[in-house]
Amino acid sequence: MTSVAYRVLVTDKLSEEGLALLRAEKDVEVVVDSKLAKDPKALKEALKDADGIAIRSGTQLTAEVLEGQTRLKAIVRAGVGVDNIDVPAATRQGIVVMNTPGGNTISTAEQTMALMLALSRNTARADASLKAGKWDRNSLTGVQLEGKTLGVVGLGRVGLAVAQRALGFEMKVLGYDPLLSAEKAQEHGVEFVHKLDDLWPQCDYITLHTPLTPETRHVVSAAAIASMRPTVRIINCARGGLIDDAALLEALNAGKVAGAAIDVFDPEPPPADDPIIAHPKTVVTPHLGASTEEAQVNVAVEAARLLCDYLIRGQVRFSVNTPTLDRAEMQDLRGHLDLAWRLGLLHAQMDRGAITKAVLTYRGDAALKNTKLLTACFAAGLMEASLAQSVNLVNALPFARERGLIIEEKIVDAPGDFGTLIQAEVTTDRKTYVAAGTLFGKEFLRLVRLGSFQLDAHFDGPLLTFTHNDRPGLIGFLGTTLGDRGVNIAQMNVGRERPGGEAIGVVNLDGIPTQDDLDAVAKHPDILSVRLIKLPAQGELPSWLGS
Ligand SMILES: NC(=O)C1=CN([C@@H]2O[C@H](COP(=O)(O)OP(=O)(O)OC[C@H]3O[C@@H](n4cnc5c(N)ncnc54)[C@H](O)[C@@H]3O)[C@@H](O)[C@H]2O)C=CC1
Ligand SMILES: O=C(O)CCC(=O)C(=O)O
Repeated sequence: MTSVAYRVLVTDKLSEEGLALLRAEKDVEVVVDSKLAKDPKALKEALKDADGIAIRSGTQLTAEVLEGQTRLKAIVRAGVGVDNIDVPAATRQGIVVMNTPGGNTISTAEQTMALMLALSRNTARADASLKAGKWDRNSLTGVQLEGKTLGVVGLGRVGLAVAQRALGFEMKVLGYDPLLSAEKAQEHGVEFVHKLDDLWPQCDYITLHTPLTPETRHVVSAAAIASMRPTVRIINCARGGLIDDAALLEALNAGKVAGAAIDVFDPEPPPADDPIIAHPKTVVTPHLGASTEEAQVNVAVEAARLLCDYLIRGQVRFSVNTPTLDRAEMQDLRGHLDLAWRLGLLHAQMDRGAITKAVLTYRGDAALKNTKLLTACFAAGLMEASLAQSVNLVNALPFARERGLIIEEKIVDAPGDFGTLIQAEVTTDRKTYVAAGTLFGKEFLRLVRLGSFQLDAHFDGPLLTFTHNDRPGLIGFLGTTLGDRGVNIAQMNVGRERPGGEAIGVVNLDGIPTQDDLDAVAKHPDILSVRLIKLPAQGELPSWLGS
């Protein structure tokens, strides 16, 4: 049986083009099982053997399902909304959550326009009436869009695409979004309204395009509806939960809202006897905003690329819980990420108490990089041996914060003695210790400072560090002692404050010495302390940074 490196689960309907991309990766095994979307227990079990999962809105990745998933590395949502994923729970587990914004924007905007027109021209009722054998033209008279005012709540991708189309219908478009300036809105032909309370009374149509958040839940409330025109028509192609359904129902019955077109429900699927669905003044569709051939190919292809890029190459794009790390940036940052991670690994192995604070100073070229990513790498290295679960770029900084570990960054633009330098000063309840490293070329790492000593030591493999009094013959003793015990020295570097004073030696070894070997070295009266620091071989990065 052949074994593949990564197993990817697909539990919602994904277009063949996306599946084909996944299957084309020789290191990826694809398991398509839509039954899992309906069975949280089986889903949890299946995820234990999965490295990634691709979903749409049908699969609920709750905290319970995600708990204890040590193999799972990436979740990709083929679509925009991630409200079916417990993102904080994924973050705690170090799982990258990505989505595919943009791929279904136009389809959703077109569905919004289709529903707006269907509401205005009684299309669904007319269709049902004619199919029922009636020729009823009088009771199905509609209204025009031209000249009417549309209020767009949420001027993101879909909201602005709807605004653009509504302008094409010669509507007046008002809009509100806390993250858009009035000037920007104006550039899109949208008259910006500074608060929603001012938007409601002015509109003939209101369309919702925000995510569902604690703030936006029931944004269309009983009070909001009370301030709207009784002729208002409301369209929701964003998320069920944005409208207070009970208030909407009451207003539809009381003639205080002329109609509503609803594509999204809370929960989904909604109960069969949902009165909003049955209501004669509503037009409803089963979450079809993104259901076009074009959108589904777009989001599935993008989802497949995102998953493979992360699992195989360590590149992060469109993540909702970790910074972007694209191919070019990854290549550019690789050496610095490696350096930061190793400084973390080194500090974790120093003789220390409980860590309370770390200050990372980035100087020269390092100061120009994405230092947040470098700091996250350092934190992952610092904590990875102590935590029961894996730490990576996603969860390292949240974990550090959770544990009260303060991590600060200092950016020093002025170049020092090195073209690039990362210095990590770690404070524990016992002492503060400094280590610093640099890069020669793109990948050759050097440890250039340990404590108060300047060095030029290779920063890979097993390192034996020993503080000592700078006396003649000591290096010879070390070489002979280790040599007699079959431990080969690859490189050796000594840093000292002054001749004859206290010094530090860093020895790169080809193999890992035993405790007996270390004890034999420590016997020399001028050797003050001996420590073994285990670092990965040169160029060996953690799996979460890709191969
Ligand atoms: N029916 C369907 O099949 C689809 C539904 N959607 C949903 O549509 C929504 C919008 O999607 P995109 O435009 O791609 O997202 P987006 O992220 O580009 O835009 C969302 C906008 O909502 C704004 N917003 C957040 N809180 C707000 C508030 N309290 N009031 C007003 N605006 C607020 C944000 O600032 C942002 O500009 C999402 O919920 C998404 O899940 C998206 C695609 C398909
Ligand atoms: O996957 C789908 O069809 C739903 C799309 C959606 O709601 C979204 O992208 O937020």
